[in-house]
Amino acid sequence: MSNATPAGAADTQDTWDVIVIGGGPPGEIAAQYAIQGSDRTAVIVEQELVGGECSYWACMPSKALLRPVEVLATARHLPGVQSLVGDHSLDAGATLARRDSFAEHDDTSQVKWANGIGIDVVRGRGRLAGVRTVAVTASDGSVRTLTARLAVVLATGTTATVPDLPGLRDALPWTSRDATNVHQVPRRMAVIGGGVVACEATTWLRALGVDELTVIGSAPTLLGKNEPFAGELVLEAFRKSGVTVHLGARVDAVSRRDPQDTGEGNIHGGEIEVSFGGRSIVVDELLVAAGRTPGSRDLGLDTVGVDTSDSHGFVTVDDHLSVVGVGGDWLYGVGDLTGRALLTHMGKYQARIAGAVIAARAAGKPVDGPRTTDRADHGQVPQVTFTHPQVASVGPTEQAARDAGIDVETVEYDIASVAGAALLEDGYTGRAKLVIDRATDTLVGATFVGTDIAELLHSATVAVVGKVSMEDLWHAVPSYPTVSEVWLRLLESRG
Ligand SMILES: Cc1cc2nc3c(=O)[nH]c(=O)nc-3n(C[C@H](O)[C@H](O)[C@H](O)COP(=O)(O)OP(=O)(O)OC[C@H]3O[C@@H](n4cnc5c(N)ncnc54)[C@H](O)[C@@H]3O)c2cc1C
Ligand SMILES: NC(=O)c1ccc[n+]([C@@H]2O[C@H](COP(=O)([O-])OP(=O)(O)OC[C@H]3O[C@@H](n4cnc5c(N)ncnc54)[C@H](O)[C@@H]3O)[C@@H](O)[C@H]2O)c1
Repeated sequence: MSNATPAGAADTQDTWDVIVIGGGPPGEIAAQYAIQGSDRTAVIVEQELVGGECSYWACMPSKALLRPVEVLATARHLPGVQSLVGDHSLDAGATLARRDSFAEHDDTSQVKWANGIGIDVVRGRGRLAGVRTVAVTASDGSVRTLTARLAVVLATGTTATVPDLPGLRDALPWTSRDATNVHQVPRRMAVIGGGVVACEATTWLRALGVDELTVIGSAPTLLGKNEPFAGELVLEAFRKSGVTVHLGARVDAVSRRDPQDTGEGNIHGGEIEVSFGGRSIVVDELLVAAGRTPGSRDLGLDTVGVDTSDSHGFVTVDDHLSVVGVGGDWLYGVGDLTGRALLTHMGKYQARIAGAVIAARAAGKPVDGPRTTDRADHGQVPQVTFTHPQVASVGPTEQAARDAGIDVETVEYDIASVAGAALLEDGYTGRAKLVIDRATDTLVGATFVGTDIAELLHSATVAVVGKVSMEDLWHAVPSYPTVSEVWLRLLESRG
């Protein structure tokens, strides 16, 4: 940690224009956009590390772990390289070392960045204590009261949910923090969940050498928020790699011999028995990847009349990122805490808008312009799941579009038939799907599944956000021989 202003220091200021509680990427960006190009002041209140979950325990370490998995899998299917790789598995030591280099638990550079653009940092746990007022409890227990002249931004994110199942919490299971910061690779593991965290973690844990790996998901498919074929292709890949998957399964009970808090990423004690659907398995570690709990508890929301009981603890905001139900335009929410889209890039997008709204309101300007109104959270959210194959999507699935009352037409194509994909690796497996609004003849959703398709997604995002007509897409000529030629094949299949 750097020498940011310690909460409780008597000689520090207590009033800023903008106070942000939570220093993840959305909190940082909200502060930046609220003050840039002005003499306004801002402070970030952070209880742990500036940079948040994404930098140290989520996006960065997980993607650093997954990149070697992707490269090795491709090399195994690429004559000329295949023989060099042979049967070798991942070099776990080097992979973990590279992961560490991306997610060192030190926020010196982040604090330096903040201070460099005029943002102060106060260490401690922030809590609303009335209108424009934040009480900060430092690690020594001292409490300091800060006042905001203009705005308070709530950016406290989420933490891993550990369901209240018999024996589960007592077993001290791994959460995503342990999985991304894995130090000891267990021989036998079970993963509870079938969403993005479960699927990505299964991918790297298996590659790092977990010998017996069992996924237990309560939903009927993996990656249930995506098109069904995405979960099916990932399931097929898991099974091929020796992972056992049980879907539509509910864990009944967990019991662990000698649970011990041995620290993040280490095995937390003795063997664990996991009982589900009338059977039981014994593993050395258990990862819980069953969703996220918003950081709204004990945030003092009651002191300003905000009740989150109807929104599962998420803080509801409007399209200017103002907290709904709070008068005076002073309280904002960004990032995971809002429940809009639990993704770093979407949190940062919201933060750019919130910051711009705060700046506009401070200058007495209107806030109904394009940079001060959130559009993308309404059906234009892009996401890449870095499994092997990768799953990339933007906009609603066919089913979600139908549920929203859109008269949709769909078109699908086997990406393996595209020359650019066949050149990437032998035996390429992949699929693409477009969801088209018949009424406007524009693209509303797209999904690509396959090796190395992450970078393809932005083309679809631009088309969806720009409401590009399907006819105009005929004139967006993809280069030969790239995977992007799937766009042409999709258009041709549609006729
Ligand atoms: C394993 C994993 C992998 C992921 N990978 C990706 C990915 O590849 N791409 C992607 O887009 N998203 C990914 N996500 C999601 C992404 O991590 C979140 O969307 C993002 O971190 C949200 O940012 P946030 O600032 O809203 O919340 P957080 O990152 O949770 O940050 C909140 C911050 O607020 C602080 N805080 C909380 N309460 C208080 C308080 N009372 N006072 C002071 N400080 C407080 C916390 O210490 C924390 O620093 C992943 C998530 C997980 C779990
Ligand atoms: N690459 C990325 O963009 C990325 C990576 C990781 C996480 N994230 C984000 O983080 C958020 C959290 O991810 P997540 O996977 O924890 O949540 P999720 O909501 O995506 O998935 C949770 C899964 O757990 C299952 N589940 C819940 N309770 C269960 C139980 N008791 N037993 C068995 N299964 C159970 C659900 O059916 C679901 O499949 C997501 O919104 C995701 O977008 C993004």
